[in-house]
Amino acid sequence: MAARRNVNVGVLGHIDSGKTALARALSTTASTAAFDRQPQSRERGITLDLGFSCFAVPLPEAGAPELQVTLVDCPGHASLIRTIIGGAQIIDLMMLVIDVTKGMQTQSAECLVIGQIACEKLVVVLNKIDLLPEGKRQAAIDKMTKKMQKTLESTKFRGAPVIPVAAKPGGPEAPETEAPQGIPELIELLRSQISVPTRDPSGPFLMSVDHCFSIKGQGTVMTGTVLSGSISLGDSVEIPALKVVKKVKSMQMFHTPVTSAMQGDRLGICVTQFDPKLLERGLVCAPESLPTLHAAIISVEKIPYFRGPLLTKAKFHITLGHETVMGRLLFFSPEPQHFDREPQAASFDLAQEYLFQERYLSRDPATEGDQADDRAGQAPEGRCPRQQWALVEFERPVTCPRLCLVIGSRLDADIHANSCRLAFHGRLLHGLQDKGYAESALPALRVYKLKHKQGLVERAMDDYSVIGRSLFKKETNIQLFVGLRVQLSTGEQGVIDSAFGQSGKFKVHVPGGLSPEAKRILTPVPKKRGRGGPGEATRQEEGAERPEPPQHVTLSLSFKRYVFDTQKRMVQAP
Ligand SMILES: Nc1nc2c(ncn2[C@@H]2O[C@H](COP(=O)(O)OP(=O)(O)OP(=O)(O)O)[C@@H](O)[C@H]2O)c(=O)[nH]1
Ligand SMILES: [Mg+2]
Repeated sequence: MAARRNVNVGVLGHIDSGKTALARALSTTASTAAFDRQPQSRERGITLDLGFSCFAVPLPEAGAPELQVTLVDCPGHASLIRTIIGGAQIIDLMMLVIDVTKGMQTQSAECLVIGQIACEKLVVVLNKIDLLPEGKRQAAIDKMTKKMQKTLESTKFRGAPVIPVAAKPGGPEAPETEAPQGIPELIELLRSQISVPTRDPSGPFLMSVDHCFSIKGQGTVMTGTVLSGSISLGDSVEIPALKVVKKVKSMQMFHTPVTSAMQGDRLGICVTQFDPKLLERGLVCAPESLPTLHAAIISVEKIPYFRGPLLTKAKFHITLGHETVMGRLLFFSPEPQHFDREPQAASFDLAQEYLFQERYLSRDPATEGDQADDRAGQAPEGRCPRQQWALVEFERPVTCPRLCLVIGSRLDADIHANSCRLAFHGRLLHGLQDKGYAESALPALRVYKLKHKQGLVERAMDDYSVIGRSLFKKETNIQLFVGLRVQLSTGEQGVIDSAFGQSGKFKVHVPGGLSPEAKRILTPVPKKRGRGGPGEATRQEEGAERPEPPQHVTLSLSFKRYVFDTQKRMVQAP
């Protein structure tokens, strides 16, 4: 096996903060200066693709294998989100590059959000310190360091190190001989912060490919990072996006031929008779291990910095694995009695019933501006469930691993507007592979809307039945409601028995019989207009003192309607 272990360090930050300059400075410094102990392992950072470069450092422990650090230099603009989520599972540490003269900017905040979702460790790099006036440099660095520490306070990276550098002092015009500042210190810091995560060779092979090219006389090489499982020479791999299966002819790690590789390794796989132009980025996997989905059930957690609500029927950019597609959402929550139930991170229970939501229920409605008031009436007063989900329907089918990270965003939002484009994150819990999922699979998803209807009792037919009205529209098929319970305002329970006439009226059977109170209200009293002397008038005034008896008996009906029920049945609510 290779004598090196690989870790991936994401280089993220706002546009122009100096990410690429930093990646370059790190690779060069590491391969020429302090750690230049094994000449054969000192190749300059092999640039695998625009955003990938790497360098090797010895691990602190004596006799340990060398550590290969692969820098994933992310673009600062919209496509950042796709790139970084693609590599999210393999980024072991994130470097957040901040232009020290500017501080936190819109995309620095977005990067911080992605970092919290996708990785465990963070180092904040304050770049361009050469731009600070010399006399005030240290004071300005200290001030910005404090500011950054304060920003991190409310994140999972609380207490993460902040380090000042100048990746390219003097900027683009400066001569190449101008040495970067603070880079050896940064390498030392990275070395102390990086711990090689335990890698697991089990499970189906999955690799994220970031580069694909042909080598004359050899075949087509796909380079990338192994996300899960392991692979050996001669194994078959599938390129699911193209539905192509190929045999692995040869493999290389760090320019050295290998016969096997596993999770976390950076790897080049050579196959034959495959046009490299067909694949730029994407996934390669064990044959038939990745499903292609038309829709999915995902867990949802709103990103607090996202302004505005998450509404059912809204469309978002959905990034899963390596793909970004448009998806339409439908939110749902547990039933109100289960709002406090322990969240399930890695499974979805189709046996449960769920409550439809017009919008994701936010803990902090303040972030939703004016629209906070018209919250869907489905949540019990002010309570928020501990977990929520969404059904996502994709505009085109996507291929992605089970349980993969899902990020919802508004990538078309103005990048220059000072707002976070990332809206929510979650995990893919249940994929729907059938194109006809609306008929085949969705009816099994029991998401319901709770409906309440109010009507009136028009009159009593006898002691055990009444005629109701104003509950249904004239054109409603009352047959669908037959058998549902209604509650009378006088306390009795009734059951809808049949339609009555053509005008939306209906007959209700009251099994326990009408109460005397109901009978009194429903029995028509012949109206007697005051026709007399002063004595009569006095009695009427006395009557006015007594509380008015209710004039109506109302009827209320509560039922569930399952959103995905093709027959639109109504089911009694408890
Ligand atoms: N003065 C000074 N300029 C720097 C430093 N680092 C980078 N720059 C300049 O800042 C500009 C942006 O640097 P890049 O490395 O391309 O920035 P980036 O973050 O990769 O930019 P995007 O990939 O477009 O988001 C370039 O003109 C660099 O020369 C620095 O330490 N000091
Ligand atoms: Mg760049």
